[in-house]
Amino acid sequence: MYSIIVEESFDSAHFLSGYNGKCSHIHGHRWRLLVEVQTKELQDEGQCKGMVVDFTQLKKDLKKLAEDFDHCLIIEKETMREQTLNCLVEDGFRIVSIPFRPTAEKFAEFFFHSIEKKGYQVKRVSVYETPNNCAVYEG
Ligand SMILES: Nc1nc2c(c(=O)[nH]1)N=C([C@H](O)[C@H](O)COP(=O)(O)OP(=O)(O)OP(=O)(O)O)CN2
Ligand SMILES: [Zn+2]
Repeated sequence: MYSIIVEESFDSAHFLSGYNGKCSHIHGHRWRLLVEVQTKELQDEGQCKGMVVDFTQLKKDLKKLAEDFDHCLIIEKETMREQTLNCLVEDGFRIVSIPFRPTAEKFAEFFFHSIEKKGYQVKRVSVYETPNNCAVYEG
């Protein structure tokens, strides 16, 4: 089995609703994503001969997904009052609402399935929320 790993990152703010501690407050991270894709055999012809997949293509695909979360406030749906949300939007802040709690684990799962949907055989996605904290999702 062969695998390759690419890395991408995005900067955004979030908070953990219902969390008893400092992470219940809006705060920011540079989220670091490591995506590992695998194949049993390397490609045997063409531009990608000798490769699992082209790093360049995989990085492009991952970057597109990560960009959706860059420089915004990530909010788990229904964890902020409608009125507050509307004010933030009216004042021009970029809000991204997601249907899951914005933890490193859930982001790892989200990016795993998002990359998989693009046709890659994903082995593992690791998400660093801080330089020292990492969550891993494997299919
Ligand atoms: N298993 C998880 N635990 C926590 C998550 C998570 O995604 N998965 N997330 C958080 C918070 O988002 C928090 O920002 C990170 O926690 P923490 O390590 O406390 O962050 P700091 O960088 O501020 O650490 P210090 O050592 O206190 O500076 C919490 N838990
Ligand atoms: Zn956090």
